[in-house]
Amino acid sequence: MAIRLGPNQYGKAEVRMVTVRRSGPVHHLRDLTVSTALRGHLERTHLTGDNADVVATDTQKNTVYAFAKQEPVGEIEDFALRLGRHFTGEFDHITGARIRIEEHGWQRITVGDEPHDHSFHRSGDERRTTEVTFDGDRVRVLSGLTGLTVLKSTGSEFHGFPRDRYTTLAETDDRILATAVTARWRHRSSTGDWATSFGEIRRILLETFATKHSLSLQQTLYAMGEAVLLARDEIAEIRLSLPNKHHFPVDLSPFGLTNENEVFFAADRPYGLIEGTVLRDGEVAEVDIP
Ligand SMILES: O=c1[nH]c(=O)c2[nH]c(=O)[nH]c2[nH]1
Repeated sequence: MAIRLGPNQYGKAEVRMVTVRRSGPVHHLRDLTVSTALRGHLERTHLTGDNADVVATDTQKNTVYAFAKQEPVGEIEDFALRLGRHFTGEFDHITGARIRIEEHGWQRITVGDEPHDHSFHRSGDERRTTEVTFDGDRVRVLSGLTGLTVLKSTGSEFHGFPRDRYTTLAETDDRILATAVTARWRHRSSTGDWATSFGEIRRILLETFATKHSLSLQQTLYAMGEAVLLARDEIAEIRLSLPNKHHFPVDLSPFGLTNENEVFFAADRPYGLIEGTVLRDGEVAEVDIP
């Protein structure tokens, strides 16, 4: 029976990097988590331990830091493109690369109404993300965000679902709808105005969540994706992963009180997990949420 090596990749995961760029006394902070993964002709190391083709993961990490010094990081998509182009261009046996970057946001601390020059606070859990893959001649750029927590305290219903002997959930025509949005979208081109595109898509996702009257989180997911594709020509497909952060009305009757949709138990688990891709006709769904 013949045995062979299947698909493989390797790299440095979650390189944490903070950069400080100085314009006089005003400092500009960037905070990234970068993961590299390379593919190619890597049979030798796997089969015999000959490492002549292996760009050490330590070298990959060092390259991330050195590139940040040599040129401003810029948009995370551009930084990922530079790294991927370098690894696939510099080493003959490396034929593919996947660069993932998450950007952690920091905001200036306000001191007496003025933004401070060099002191910052973290802007919550939300991260902007990108994944750039080089595969032979093809370059694919994904952008996205994760940890964007949103809640609407009305404008959400859930009813009409089948009831069997295991169903206890009450139907509701007025509930809290809350989720932490993870979204990744695929650009149709590997060049673009990444910052504008990101800002607009984030705005559309938030506005659609807020304004779409929801009969299910699934309906909201589709509406959010559809709104992005209708407004942004540069996007081929978008995938959303929406945990349903349940808020259950607390039964106050033991205390002789009536809960008029005012007091909720915010459950952290289990949660419903609603996932889906919205795409243009003629496109093939490629985007996954890892
Ligand atoms: O929007 C919802 N979709 C579901 O599929 C579901 N299932 C559930 O228990 N609550 C909800 N809410």
